[in-house]
Amino acid sequence: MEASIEVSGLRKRFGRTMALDGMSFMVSPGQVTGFVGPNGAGKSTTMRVILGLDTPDQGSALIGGRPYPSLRNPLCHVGALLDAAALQPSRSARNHLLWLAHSQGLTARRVDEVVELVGLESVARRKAGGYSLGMRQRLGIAAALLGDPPVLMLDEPFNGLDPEGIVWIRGFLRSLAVQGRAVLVSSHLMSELQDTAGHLVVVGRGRVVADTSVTDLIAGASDGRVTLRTAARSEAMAVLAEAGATVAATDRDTLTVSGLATDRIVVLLGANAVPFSEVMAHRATLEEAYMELTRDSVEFRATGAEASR
Ligand SMILES: Nc1ncnc2c1ncn2[C@@H]1O[C@H](COP(=O)(O)OP(=O)(O)OP(=O)(O)O)[C@@H](O)[C@H]1O
Repeated sequence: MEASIEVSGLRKRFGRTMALDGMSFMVSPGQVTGFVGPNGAGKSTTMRVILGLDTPDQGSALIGGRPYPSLRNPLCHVGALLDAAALQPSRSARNHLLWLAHSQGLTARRVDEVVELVGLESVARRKAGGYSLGMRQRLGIAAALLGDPPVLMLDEPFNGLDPEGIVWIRGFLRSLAVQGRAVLVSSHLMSELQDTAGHLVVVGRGRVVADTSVTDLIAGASDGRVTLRTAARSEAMAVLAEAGATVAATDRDTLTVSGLATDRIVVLLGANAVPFSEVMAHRATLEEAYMELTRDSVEFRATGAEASR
């Protein structure tokens, strides 16, 4: 089966709230796709529609080219973690997984495999009600992996995790994608997806604001700015401005330079005997790139409102 999710023109209204307003995107295999947007942007509703838990007013959602309700043994096509708290507290992790596995014709051996994959061996026979949030997230991921599905979908898997848990999930998600799966991960914090997502679908108000590779997004936001550390701030400013750069002082010994490449800056400072300790091309963080994106969409909305008056 093809490892993909295809969402086309989803619309969904809850009373007066337009939760989805033309949501469309593709999730491809071999990378983690981050599904990012502020609270209420429509991420969970989209995931629920993909899994057949909500019916859209319009549009379609396909897993490997087929709608969820038409899948036989769905756990073998798509694994999902929607709510890590949704488990029977009196049941052990192993029993919870055995019950799920039996419902889909999967073996107890597979249960032990996924327990090991997520690192829950030592607590698998303890009641899940006593699990920490991190252990519940691991159990939810184990359940999602039971059928060894080509498509995975996780709603806010970083929520409430400690730094160690976040690092673990990041690495684990990357390894699942490298195996050729399509992995969709929602988050409302861009920083959580740093070093994990290769592609991003950014949403706001029920529709897609940006659909881009992380590399392109960061390159676009990095803007060719260079950070220069020097004890001779005024001399450096004079030399670089003379060469056509725009220079701003950001700290007592730090300048931000635009309009000149790093190697050119090094040559100019050397030729004019201006001492410096560091020259570094600025690489925007995912968070900065996201802020840049959001700012653009806010400006766009403001212009639209003006224009419609
Ligand atoms: N069952 C429901 N009944 C009424 N309104 C709903 C329902 N489900 C979602 N909504 C509304 O639809 C909008 C989208 O919600 P959704 O949970 O999909 O957003 P989200 O991007 O997942 O947000 P968050 O980051 O907070 O989880 C919100 O305004 C929400 O209040």
